[in-house]
Amino acid sequence: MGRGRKRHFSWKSHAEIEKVHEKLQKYYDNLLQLPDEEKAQFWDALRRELPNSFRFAGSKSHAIAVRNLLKERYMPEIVKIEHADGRKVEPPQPVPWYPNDLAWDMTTPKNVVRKFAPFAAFQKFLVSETSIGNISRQEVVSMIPPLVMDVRPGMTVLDMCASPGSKATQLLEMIHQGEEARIRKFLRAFAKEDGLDLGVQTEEELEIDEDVDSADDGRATGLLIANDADYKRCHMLVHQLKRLSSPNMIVTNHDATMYPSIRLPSEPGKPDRPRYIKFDRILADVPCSGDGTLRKNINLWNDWNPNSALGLHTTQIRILVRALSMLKPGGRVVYSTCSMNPVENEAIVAAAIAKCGGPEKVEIVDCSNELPGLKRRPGLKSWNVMDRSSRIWNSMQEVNEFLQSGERTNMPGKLLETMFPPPEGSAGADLPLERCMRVYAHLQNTGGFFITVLHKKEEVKIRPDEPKSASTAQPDGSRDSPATDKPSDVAETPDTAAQAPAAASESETGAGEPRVDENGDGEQEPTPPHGSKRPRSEEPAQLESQEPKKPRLENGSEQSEAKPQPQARPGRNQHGQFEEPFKYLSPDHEVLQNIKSFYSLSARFPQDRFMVRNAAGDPTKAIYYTSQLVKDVLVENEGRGVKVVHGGVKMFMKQDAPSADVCRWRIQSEGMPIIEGYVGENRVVRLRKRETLRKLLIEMFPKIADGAWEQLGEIGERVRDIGMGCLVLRLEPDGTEESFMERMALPLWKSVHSLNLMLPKEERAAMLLRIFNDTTPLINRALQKEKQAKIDQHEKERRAGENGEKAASNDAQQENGGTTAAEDPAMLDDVEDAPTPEGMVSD
Ligand SMILES: C[S@@+](CC[C@H](N)C(=O)[O-])C[C@H]1O[C@@H](n2cnc3c(N)ncnc32)[C@H](O)[C@@H]1O
Repeated sequence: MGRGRKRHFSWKSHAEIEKVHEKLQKYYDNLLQLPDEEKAQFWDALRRELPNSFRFAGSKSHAIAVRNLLKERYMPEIVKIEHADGRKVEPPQPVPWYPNDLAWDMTTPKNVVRKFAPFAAFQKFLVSETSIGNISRQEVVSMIPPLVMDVRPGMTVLDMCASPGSKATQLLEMIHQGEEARIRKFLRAFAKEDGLDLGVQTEEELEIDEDVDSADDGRATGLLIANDADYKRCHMLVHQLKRLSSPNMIVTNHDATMYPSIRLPSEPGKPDRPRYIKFDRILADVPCSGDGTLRKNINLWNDWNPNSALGLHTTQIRILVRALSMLKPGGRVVYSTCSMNPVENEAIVAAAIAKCGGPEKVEIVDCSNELPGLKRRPGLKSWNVMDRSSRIWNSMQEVNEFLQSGERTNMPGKLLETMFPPPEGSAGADLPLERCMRVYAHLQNTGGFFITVLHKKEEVKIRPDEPKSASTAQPDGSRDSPATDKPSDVAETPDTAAQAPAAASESETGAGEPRVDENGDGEQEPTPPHGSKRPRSEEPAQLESQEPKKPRLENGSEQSEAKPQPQARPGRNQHGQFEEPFKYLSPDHEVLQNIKSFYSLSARFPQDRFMVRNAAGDPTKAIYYTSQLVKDVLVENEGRGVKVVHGGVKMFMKQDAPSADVCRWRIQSEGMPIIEGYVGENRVVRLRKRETLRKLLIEMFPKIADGAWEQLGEIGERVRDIGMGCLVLRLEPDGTEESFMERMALPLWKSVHSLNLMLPKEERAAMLLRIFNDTTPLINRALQKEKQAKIDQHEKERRAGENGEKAASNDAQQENGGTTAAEDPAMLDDVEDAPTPEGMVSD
């Protein structure tokens, strides 16, 4: 932040929109049972703009390092900034209930931070770290569900409605918690034998709990399946999750109401008994009407109507029931929405528990001791339902009496018994719905959210759906049906989903546009006015029609193991997209053997988890790596209709090499953290002081030939002597330089004449800013040379024209020695995927 800049400002209030909605206010004033003095605070908060919030993402130690920058470099400047009237601006604050101060919010609006000069440095930091995934711009309330899931390393986790992926990112971080230290501890035991130098023990290594996820020599064994019904949104999800470079994650594209059972390999000697995954934890962050997001999606003040909630009710029940059926006994499902409407919240919880056999099978977990500091309100035990014409109904019985009265004006539309509180005397009447958590905008200046944690006590039987709409319901309003079905869920049979015809699907009610989050901060966008174009999210009803009809089982529910799907065009999925298959390479494959010997790769790194994405199973361009469990899932479910959109971390990329004895497979930066600890010392360069790193970051191709290596400080001699090709650059700070404390490994390519740190441009720029507080533009000398050559050529032609001479057309090209960096757009836009200039001219 430059000195002498203006540090005070004024800004305009939130967009001018009348934040009044009579029916909305009437409904919630009556329903939420807030004390009178709080009602005003509640509505005032909903009318105010939402604070800016963000979370430091990635591994804990890395996230803490980036967080410290905020605290130590940017906060001292931010606290000096003043409003025009001399008041200090409110600086960002850590969210009190989020562990390790890793989540923050600030009341200064985004556009002010973006535009007002005193925030410029902070804004640059936010943008830079967000672009590489170290900061996740996420609504504070959206961070709650993963925190109450109690995910631990080694667990299998499903996020059923995951896009754009902010919660899935949190879940994935949890699966990998402590992994780096565990691997180092494991490798340290063999360091001497393997000729590895692991340096001093880190604090994290000393804190390791031996019992946690140590089965795979310290590598994480857990699994996250992130799913979304919308194909395009699946790709947003992939983009978000890829930043964590996890080999333990796959992304699938299914309607969560009938999520397929995921097969596992049979036990040895029992090939005829297939096994299916039962998850330890499931997140059902379902599509909802989204009225908890009124502060962000201000159009909802115009568009809100009770139909959205009514229309999504059945889908929400089916998603939650499906979640409970795929859960291990003893496991947890977290159900959440950003709606305040009990029809989408407590009603769903009650209906799903009833459908799974009641509170003996599934209980609501009391979370009052979790997340101390989070202000919340208990779930509702009684509520009423607003129908499509905004009429309020207290019970299904009341609806039925109205229908039986013969009155034909002001019909309520399709209301369902499950939308109302469980009637007195029914099994669900005593459910401790107060254990559900409601977060309102005024409690701690956030959006609104609903969260419930469910614990599956024992295996459940799914009751078949009873299509009881207003027109078919029993006059007595009874909700319980005879339990005619037989046990549906054991791990050796596919899970069954509640697939009986939905009592009121979206298409029937004509309501219930699911909200979607287009802007990627984990929350949802406003619903378009009824009857307007659908949001990009697919409507579940539509999805169902795209799926082949599932065979109906005796018990009334349907088998949901996915079957091979008819495809629109050969080799393409139903969206016309080409999904390449996942083919694992044999450890004996010559390419792997070559890689192994070139990098002196330790035999302690698994050799049988490398995979390619083409039907022939040939390593042509990229080689990916996955965990064992991801491999099992991909292999076992191939051709079974499980639509996997993404899986595996890109580990090796093929590129031209400067000589025949150089391995043509370089380590890709995203695979580097996974494999670096196993690479032999012959391919390692160590760097302890930060100065040389600055040169490597700013200059794309620093020279090493003709004695230029001397400019490379402490690594100069090593890079002069080491063989060409891909190297592991180990940053091992000696602890003497502030802001250079974090261990890291980066891919470095050595060519005949130069080096190249194989990192994407954003990553380089972010490291420069983080470590050196430097915003120097990156220098690509090859590109500069090329540009200069073009200018010279142009000048020559101009002069030749002036002199009436013919210009020599290829001069500039020849001067440059053939193909140059500037000819390859990939090289300019994405350094990571680009070979070095020498690599390209195959010398
Ligand atoms: C509330 S958003 C999820 C937000 C996400 N959990 C996050 O934290 O970033 C709901 C998502 O559900 C998806 N969706 C809607 N209907 C679905 C269905 N039947 N099955 C699976 N996903 C569905 C939408 O595409 C949308 O991405």
